Amino acid sequence: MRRLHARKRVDSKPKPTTDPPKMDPIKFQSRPSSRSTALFSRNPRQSRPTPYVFAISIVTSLALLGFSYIFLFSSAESTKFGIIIDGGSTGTRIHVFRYRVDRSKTLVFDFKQVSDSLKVNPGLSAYGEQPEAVSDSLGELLEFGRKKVPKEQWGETEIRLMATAGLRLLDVELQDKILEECRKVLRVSGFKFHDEWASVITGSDEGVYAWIVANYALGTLGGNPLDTTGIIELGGASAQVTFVSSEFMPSKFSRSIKFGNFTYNLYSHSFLHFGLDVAHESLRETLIKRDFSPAADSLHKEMYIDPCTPKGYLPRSSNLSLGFVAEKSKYSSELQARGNFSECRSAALRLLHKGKEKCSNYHCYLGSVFMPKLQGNFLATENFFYTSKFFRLRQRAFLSDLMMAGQHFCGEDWSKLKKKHQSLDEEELLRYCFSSAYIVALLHDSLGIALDDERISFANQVENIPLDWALGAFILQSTAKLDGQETDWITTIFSGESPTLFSMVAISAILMFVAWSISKWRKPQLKTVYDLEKGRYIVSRIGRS
Ligand SMILES: Nc1ncnc2c1ncn2[C@@H]1O[C@H](COP(=O)(O)OP(=O)(O)OP(=O)(O)O)[C@@H](O)[C@H]1O
Repeated sequence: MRRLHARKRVDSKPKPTTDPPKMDPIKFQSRPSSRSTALFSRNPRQSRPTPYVFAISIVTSLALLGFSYIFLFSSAESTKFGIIIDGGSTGTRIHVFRYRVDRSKTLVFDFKQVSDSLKVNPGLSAYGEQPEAVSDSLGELLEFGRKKVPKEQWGETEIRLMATAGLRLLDVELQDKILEECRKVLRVSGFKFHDEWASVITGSDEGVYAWIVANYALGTLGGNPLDTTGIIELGGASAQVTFVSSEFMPSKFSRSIKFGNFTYNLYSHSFLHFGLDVAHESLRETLIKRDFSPAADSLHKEMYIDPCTPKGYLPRSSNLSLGFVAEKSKYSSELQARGNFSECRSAALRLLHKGKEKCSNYHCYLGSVFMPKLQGNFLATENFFYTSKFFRLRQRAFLSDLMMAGQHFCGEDWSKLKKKHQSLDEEELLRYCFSSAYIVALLHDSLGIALDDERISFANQVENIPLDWALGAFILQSTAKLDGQETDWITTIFSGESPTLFSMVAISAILMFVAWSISKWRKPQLKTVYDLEKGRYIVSRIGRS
């Protein structure tokens, strides 16, 4: 187009007549040419380099575009890291997640590195009297994290600390003191951290995160809510129940989560004090207080029968690893171990139903807390899983299998059990009579799951994905961040995390402009004169001044 137009301009110059005007032959009419295009047709030899330069510029631009495209996409798919520190009741655990975001904006995790988590004991709640000492335990975890993440990625790797039941049990002032000490350490960790990223999360959040990771692992997240699987976690200090329910729920128990095209209406509640370790400790305390000692008919009036500890166990002062239990365990000489599964189950049931009389307006399965009827399949994790593993049960074992195994264990002599399970430490072995009875009391006697029901699976991972709420929290945060980027195109372009068509076009335009400027700069400055003697135009190069 431009060339045609240009030619027209040149051609429109006054044509020399056959009788040139009588003029001094050495006087030229000079016309500096700023429109180089006008000269291409006049002097092909001089005009040739410019199209070459232009072509080379385009090819170079395209090559650069290609390289930047590959670079941006490869950086988007390169391995990234995220860190969550789980401040649990029994200990503090760091999780280093390695992942990449694929082109469809899906998080793809790499779980081959099983050593990407580390736990230190005791839990944060143990530092109530000396909050500054928290830095030692966090320091060890951070050292681990720094080894797992390449140094050049520390600054972009987000680190969050989420504390659970252990800290929830402390008063708010003490929680704040401990959290502030944690923040001091995290601020100088080298990782990306904001103060609000260290917090005590609610039990309901914990349950929702666990539900997310379970359904992510099962491939049901983003699908029909009715196909999702509920989750029941039995932690050390609390137990969480989370599942999709179509029943009406008071807002306090109802959570709504959106993934893909679906919104999931979840019931989620954390039953504080119902975790295995705290429940076990409460049981011992209650036995001593004679709240419901099955030894009422005991001949030893000064002794209290403990039906949840196998006979032959010698009572001694033991120090549980739970941080919030400051004093020594109440397992004292006042208790007499006399393992009996049925009695232990009854004692556990009384704990689980404590306060049930306050539950008037709705149905309560556990304590005095509302819960809709269980719906769908469930994964039972943490202590449910560890107990089933200890008794070598199948993943889809019936509760009746656990009942039989528990009856046998509780009734066994302690010395025989110790001999059989030499690799376990005594404190751990001691919990399995109680845990088997507590689980049957919780799932069957309280939640109404039949002894031969197949809806429950005991698990702590699905395929190679650990069912850890911390991973669920990470998935939720990362997904929300990715969704945010979809609308925030400025962030998208400059973060390089998600190259879009727009960023490609923008880069392309910049490269083309640079190429065009270079070609223009290199273009010769020409002048055209009319040679009166020769009777034609002559084009010649003039130097840059
Ligand atoms: N390998 C294991 N074998 C047996 N029990 C275990 C094992 N690992 C953890 N547990 C028990 O599972 C429970 C939950 O463990 P986890 O490490 O998640 O505790 P936590 O996060 O401190 O507890 P909470 O969720 O109540 O704060 C605890 O009671 C702990 O003793």
